[in-house]
Amino acid sequence: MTDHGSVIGVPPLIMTIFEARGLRKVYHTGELDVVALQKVDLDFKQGELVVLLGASGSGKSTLLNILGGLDVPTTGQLRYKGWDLTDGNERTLTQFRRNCVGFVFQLYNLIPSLTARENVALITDISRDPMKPEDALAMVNMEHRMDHFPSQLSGGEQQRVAIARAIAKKPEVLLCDEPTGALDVNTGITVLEAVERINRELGTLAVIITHNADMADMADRVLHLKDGQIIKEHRNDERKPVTSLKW
Ligand SMILES: Nc1ncnc2c1ncn2[C@@H]1O[C@H](COP(=O)(O)OP(=O)(O)OP(=O)(O)O)[C@@H](O)[C@H]1O
Repeated sequence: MTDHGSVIGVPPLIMTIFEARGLRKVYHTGELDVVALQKVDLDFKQGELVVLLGASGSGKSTLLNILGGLDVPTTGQLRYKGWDLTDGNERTLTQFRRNCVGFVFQLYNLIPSLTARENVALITDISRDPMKPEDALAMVNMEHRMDHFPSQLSGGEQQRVAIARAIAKKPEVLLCDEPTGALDVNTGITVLEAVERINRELGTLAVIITHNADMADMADRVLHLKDGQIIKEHRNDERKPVTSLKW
């Protein structure tokens, strides 16, 4: 046996979190049909850190929203740990969103009249088996600012509170849509370090959308999207520390 409990010679079984086959999303807007995603097949495993790259309009947010149960594909199948999220069962989708996924967006969407701790507690109060808000804030190095309001925090600090809010329910999946898009380089680094730490220490599958190709080195895997399709995928032999990324 190895330290990780696996039998020598037998690779440890890593759980598939998402399995997508033939995802296609068409938006019908008036006369025009916009094909936002097509022929998307993917498998994301437990604990992976995946970066999605692609030009504006290539379908990144559409894919992330479908993975997070905020939207459904027009056709194709998406499974989460074996559950079919595309069978039209709204209850399954609601349970999935509530218990299994944390979202981080470019804009932090904190409630201005609540402190950092209270913003996180909004989620922990309604979760099944949450972390304490204080512990979630400590994971993003914000434990010393817990009683401050959003207006007293910098953009990067607010984003770290938003990440604490997203992970406090201990989701299996953390989906980040351009989490550093509104931040300068150094502040962006502290935010990415927080995501990387959560992925590494909690084993959370993290999927990060970015326009910044330099971020690819921090990932296990990088998917390139173009015109709604995954046109290229590569796996890094090793992940580079966020602080060593060239921007
Ligand atoms: N609600 C919608 N109605 C109609 N078309 C949409 C809608 N949402 C997205 N689209 C279209 O789908 C395509 C993919 O959009 P999406 O937002 O997924 O791209 P993206 O790669 O995330 O872009 P960006 O980097 O600019 O955020 C685009 O052509 C977009 O105009």
